[in-house]
Amino acid sequence: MPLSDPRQSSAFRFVRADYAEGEARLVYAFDHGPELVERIVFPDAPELPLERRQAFAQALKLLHLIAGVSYYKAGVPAQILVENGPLDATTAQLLQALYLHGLGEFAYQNKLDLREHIHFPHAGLHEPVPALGLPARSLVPIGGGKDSLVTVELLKQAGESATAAWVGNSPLIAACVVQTGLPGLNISRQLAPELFEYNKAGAWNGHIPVTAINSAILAVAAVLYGYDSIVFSNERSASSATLEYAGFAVNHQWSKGWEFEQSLAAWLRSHVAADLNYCSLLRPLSELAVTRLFARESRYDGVFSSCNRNFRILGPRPADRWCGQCPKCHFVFLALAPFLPKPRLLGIFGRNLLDDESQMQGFDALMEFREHKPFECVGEGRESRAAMFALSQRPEWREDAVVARFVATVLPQLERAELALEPLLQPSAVHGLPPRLGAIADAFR
Ligand SMILES: CC(=O)N[C@H]1[C@@H](OP(=O)(O)OP(=O)(O)OC[C@H]2O[C@@H](n3ccc(=O)[nH]c3=O)[C@H](O)[C@@H]2O)O[C@H](CO)[C@@H](O)[C@@H]1O[C@H](C)C(=O)N[C@@H](C)C(=O)N[C@@H](CCC(=O)O)C(=O)O
Ligand SMILES: Nc1ncnc2c1ncn2[C@@H]1O[C@H](COP(=O)(O)OP(=O)(O)OP(=O)(O)O)[C@@H](O)[C@H]1O
Repeated sequence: MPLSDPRQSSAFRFVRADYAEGEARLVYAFDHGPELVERIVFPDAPELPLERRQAFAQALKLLHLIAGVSYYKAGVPAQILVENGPLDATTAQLLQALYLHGLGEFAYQNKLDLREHIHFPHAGLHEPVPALGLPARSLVPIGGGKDSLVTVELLKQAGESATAAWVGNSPLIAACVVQTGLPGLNISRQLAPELFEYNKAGAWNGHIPVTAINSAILAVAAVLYGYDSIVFSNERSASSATLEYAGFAVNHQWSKGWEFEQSLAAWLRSHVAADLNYCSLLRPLSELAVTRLFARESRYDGVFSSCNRNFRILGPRPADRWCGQCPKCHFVFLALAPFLPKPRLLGIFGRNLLDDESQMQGFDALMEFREHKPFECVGEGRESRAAMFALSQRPEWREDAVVARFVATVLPQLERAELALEPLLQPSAVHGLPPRLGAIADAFR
């Protein structure tokens, strides 16, 4: 029977979440339509110690509420029903912000005003939970790109006990994990197949805050396997909006930003375990400061990729690790170029993107020249302008087509004082790291 259009539904229902033998089942529905079941498998799951069961139930509940964003967005109905228990005010607030801002790009692209739609009902307050004595070790999420590999190397140097964790079945991420030399934890995730049927039938579709989903999956894993820290690699630049629209900041990377990190970290401490840390080791750093650190280590050159086309669940993946056409490829090439010898960079990408005239528009968008910053995980416009300016001063780069055109056309319109690399490489003091890991960030300064 064909599925009915979720855009015609009046309510989105969080039906239930259960867990048995390493598999979490997250169940949703539109009105009285079919149950949409997302499955998440935690390999070799241990028996849960009694004292962690309440914490696990809380983390699972949050995962259910956060992962619902993939399905909710297909219909955006006027009513949200949480059938497995009322939410307290703090939880509702966290979700309200996540659905509104995490779906900001989706709303902008589809010309929807979600402020009229998103309302998580709540009743009462939550009593803060105690510490659980979780083991002092870190789960490090790996995305296949440069950022998490920088984190891995910093943690290794600091002697931190760490496990490289990843969600999904990307062979590219698996290869990076092997290269880290850390123990690995691969969590599988299967979206409800009906979502793809809805998409084919023309449901609302667009970007979702996937880092929030991965974060909630890792919070469940931390309680299950026993880790006191979840250490993401979200940089300072992720908090900057992509564009402003109708008085609303639209940020493609909202759930990588500082605001979300702070609210999820506080929620986990008050609702799951007072000694569970959710943080980002690279928060004090700009994208350029991260690429400078990445350049120090060449062991990942032959395995990593930041090109998101590799990470599709459906649809074609590029034949090469770097498609060479997308904003991520453009940005990572440009941001690494000031810090890597040119032959090493060309070896990683297999080509010179800055000597290809057909790529100019892509680099213009990164520099916010006649375009807005792309909806992708790229650094701030000022970082791209500073990197391009630095290259224009170097004999090995300045003749390349995109750089030469920057000098002729873009540079005359820029304020030179704002093009220095050095100020952008300075770390900030802002981070949410626990004392054990804070020393690593202190050494950035
Ligand atoms: C890999 C990728 O970039 N995918 C985005 C793309 O989706 P596409 O249709 O090309 O391929 P699939 O990823 O296979 O998705 C198929 C459909 O499934 C939906 N979906 C997927 C995962 C999920 O968790 N929930 C879902 O609902 C998806 O919407 C497709 O309809 O375009 C989509 C529409 O704009 C994006 O939603 C896909 O983004 C993925 C969810 C994804 O993993 N993207 C990350 C690479 C990403 O964008 N990371 C951001 C972090 C943003 C944040 O705030 O967390 C970044 O690095 O900046
Ligand atoms: N499939 C995944 N499983 C677990 N964590 C992930 C996954 N994809 C991304 N992440 C994590 O989410 C955060 C944001 O991802 P992001 O793509 O910015 O990082 P990256 O892949 O390490 O680097 P790059 O910016 O070069 O792509 C990082 O901490 C990354 O490790």
